[in-house]
Amino acid sequence: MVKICCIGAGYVGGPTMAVIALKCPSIEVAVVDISVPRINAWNSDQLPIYEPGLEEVVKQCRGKNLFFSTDVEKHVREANIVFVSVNTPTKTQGLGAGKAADLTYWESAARMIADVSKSDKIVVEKSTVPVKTAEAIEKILMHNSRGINFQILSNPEFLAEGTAINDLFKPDRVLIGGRETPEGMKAIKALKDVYAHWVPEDRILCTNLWSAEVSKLAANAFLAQRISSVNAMSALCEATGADVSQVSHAIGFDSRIGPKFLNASVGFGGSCFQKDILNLVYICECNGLPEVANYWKQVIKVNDYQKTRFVNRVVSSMFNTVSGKKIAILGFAFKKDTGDTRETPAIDVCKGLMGDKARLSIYDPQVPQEHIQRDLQMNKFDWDHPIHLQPTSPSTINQVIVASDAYEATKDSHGVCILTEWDEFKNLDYQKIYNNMQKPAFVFDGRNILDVEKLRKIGFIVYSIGKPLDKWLKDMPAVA
Ligand SMILES: NC(=O)C1=CN([C@@H]2O[C@H](COP(=O)(O)OP(=O)(O)OC[C@H]3O[C@@H](n4cnc5c(N)ncnc54)[C@H](O)[C@@H]3O)[C@@H](O)[C@H]2O)C=CC1
Ligand SMILES: O=C(O)[C@H]1O[C@H](OP(=O)(O)OP(=O)(O)OC[C@H]2O[C@@H](n3ccc(=O)[nH]c3=O)[C@H](O)[C@@H]2O)[C@H](O)[C@@H](O)[C@@H]1O
Repeated sequence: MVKICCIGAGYVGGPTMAVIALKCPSIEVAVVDISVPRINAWNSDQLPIYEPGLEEVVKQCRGKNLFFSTDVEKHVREANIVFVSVNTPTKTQGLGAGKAADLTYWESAARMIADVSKSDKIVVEKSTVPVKTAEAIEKILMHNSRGINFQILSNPEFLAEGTAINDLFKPDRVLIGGRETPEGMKAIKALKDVYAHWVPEDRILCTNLWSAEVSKLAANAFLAQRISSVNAMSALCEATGADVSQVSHAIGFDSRIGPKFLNASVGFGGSCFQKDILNLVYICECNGLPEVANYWKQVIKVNDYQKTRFVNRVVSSMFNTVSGKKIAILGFAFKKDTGDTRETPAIDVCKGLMGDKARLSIYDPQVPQEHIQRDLQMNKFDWDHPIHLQPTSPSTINQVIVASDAYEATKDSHGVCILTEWDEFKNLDYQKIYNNMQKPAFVFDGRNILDVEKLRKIGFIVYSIGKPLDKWLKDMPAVA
């Protein structure tokens, strides 16, 4: 019987292994983690992450061929295939701080695998890692292997949060990179056989190790670049009277460009786009490719610009000050259908408004109060100037309250910012919201989900990203 163990029960390890267990009843899958609360949650009715469809999948196989455990060593020892899906955040200290991936967790997982293994294993890189990580991992494993044969594969994950289960059920492709040796090919085949339980063979792509590692960073860089491109266009649209949605629609009709991933927004967030591009930038710099590094760095700079531009627009529209004004923030997660707030643009927007002394009333259907408070109190790590941390003074947190619904959040407010595109925000009773707000009442739609004309008829002054400005906003000072 094939036994799989996955180290890291996070946003990737949990859903990915649950789907493997569901689709491969003959394989025993153990997901292990050093975090006791996380494993307890996986074994409870309150899963540690919110992901549509995940609960149903977990309930079908948990206790049958899917197990969550903190006994990391036992399950690693027993497995034939060990996935490593630990976090690989941006380094905040030392060499490469602010850009390079921090491989501390990966290295400790690799050392542990080497220490406890008693039989041959395939070790699969599931985490997103810098190119050539497999070589470093091989060195760690071989150094301590006591004659055990380890084959390293790169099998990066392409799921997106909020649609993870669907992405795993029907992946555009599964990518497996391995050594081009007979043993390497055998390992590739073994992993391919797992995915072949439900993924059509022509969607399982096999490459060499380095191509697989680079492809993951390249895919995220290309995706993020599309958003920065459309967001850059949104600024031009506002300046000229063009409508960015019409522009996206028009260019997306070109089959070479395609219609997906062209929604202008307050900026992209999530744990990976920024981290992976910074990682790519660092790798390019280390390989003597400053022009390539600078090209990709610009994707993040435009993203930062877009968040700043949004804050400036809010402040300048409201008579150039939000001091003491109540601003309702609808949505804090980095996108809809997830409770994840890692690198959410809402953090930067809220901190920007708090910097101008606004009072914030925040509502998100999936983000608990303590996470919002934690995120807003945390120092922001400035990737561009890694030695200068931007502290949030403890007093600023008194400017924030967390509301239990959108109506409570918006009551008596001067302005409303939509920062996450949750479906429920599309269908709120905006007349009721308007009636309960201070006047003039402003809406700043950072996700372009609202019917602007309808809101203007109610009486709101509305700003939508990349859309023609109404007269009020045109008359206000220009924003940089
Ligand atoms: N979140 C996402 O949507 C995607 C993430 N990725 C990549 O997958 C990797 C994991 O990401 P997430 O699942 O979001 O991270 P996460 O932070 O949710 O989960 C990582 C887990 O690994 C555990 N861990 C760390 N070191 C460990 C060790 N030595 N032994 C056992 N457990 C250990 C942590 O306790 C944590 O629960 C990252 O490299 C990320 O870039 C790739 C595709 C999508
Ligand atoms: O490596 C990863 O972690 C993952 O990163 C992204 O997935 P994710 O960050 O979960 O979510 P996305 O749907 O890509 O959205 C990222 C951010 O971009 C924003 N976005 C997305 C699309 C768009 O058109 N406009 C836009 O502003 C979203 O609101 C969100 O803040 C990729 O889409 C996944 O393929 C990849 O596996």
